[in-house]
Amino acid sequence: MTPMVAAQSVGKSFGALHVLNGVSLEVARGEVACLIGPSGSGKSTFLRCVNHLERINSGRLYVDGELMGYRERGDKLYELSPKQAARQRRDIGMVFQHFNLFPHRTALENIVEAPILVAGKPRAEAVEQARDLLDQVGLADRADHYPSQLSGGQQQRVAIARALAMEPKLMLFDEPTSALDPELVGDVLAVMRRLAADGMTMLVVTHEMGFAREVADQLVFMDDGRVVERGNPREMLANPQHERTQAFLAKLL
Ligand SMILES: Nc1ncnc2c1ncn2[C@@H]1O[C@H](COP(=O)(O)OP(=O)(O)OP(=O)(O)O)[C@@H](O)[C@H]1O
Repeated sequence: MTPMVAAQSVGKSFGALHVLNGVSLEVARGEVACLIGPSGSGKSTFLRCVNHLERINSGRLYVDGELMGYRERGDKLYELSPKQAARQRRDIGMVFQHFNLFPHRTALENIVEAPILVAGKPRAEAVEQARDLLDQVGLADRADHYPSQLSGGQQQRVAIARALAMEPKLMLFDEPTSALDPELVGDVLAVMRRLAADGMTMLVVTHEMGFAREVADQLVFMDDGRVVERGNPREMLANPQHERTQAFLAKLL
C-alpha cells in the first residue's frame, strides 16, 4: 500500500547552510512516527517540508502518493500553482510548539474559521463539528473562552481540534508539549494518544520519550540533516545501534 509519507533523499538548504542532507523515511498509513534528534538537526525543517511550507532543493517528498508542491513529468519537476499547493496542504494538519491561536477569537471561532472559509462548510455544520471536537479534547465547556483565558495545555488542545476540523489524513506535530508547564503536558499527550488509537497517521517531533516508547510504531533519530537510525522504539531505546544515537539517548534518558 502507498505509504502516507515517503521521503526520498530530501535535501534542503538555506543559502549555504545545508539543513537536510538526504533524508529518507517512510510513514505507513495509520502509523505514528516520532522524530528525535539534537537541536538543529533539521527535524522542524523536515516537518515543514512535508507539508510544503518549505520548498525542498533535492530528492522527492510524497504524501499519500502525491509529490508535494510539484508535478513530475519524466525526470523534470514543475512547481504547482499556489492554489494547487494549498489544496495539497489542506489534507495535512500541523500543530506547532506555540499554538498560534487567533487571540481575539474564542476557542470555537478558532476552530470553525478554516472549515468555513477554506473548505466552504456551512456555518451550522462547522459549529456542530467544532463542539464535537472540543468535547473530544476535553474542552466542551471552554467553547466561548478566548485563548488568554485558557492554560497553555488547553490552548494546545484547541490547536489540535482546529487542525482536526479540516479532517486531515496526516497530522504533523512539532514539539507540541515543549512550551508547556510540566503539569499540563499529560493532557495534551492523552489527546495525542487517543488520536493515535483512532488510527490517525502522525509524524511527531518530540522529546517525550515515554510517549515515543509507548505510542510510536517507529522511532526516527536524525542528526546533521540525516536519518541516522530508525526502527521499533522499544528496541531502539533499549539497544541503539549507532554511536550517535547512543550518545544522544545517553544525554536524554
Ligand atoms: N528559515 C530559515 N532560514 C535560515 N536557517 C534556518 C531556517 N529554518 C531553520 N534554519 C536553520 O536550520 C537548522 C535546523 O533547524 P531545525 O529547526 O529544522 O532543527 P531542529 O532539529 O528542529 O532543532 P530544534 O530541536 O532546536 O527545534 C538550524 O541551524 C536553523 O537555524
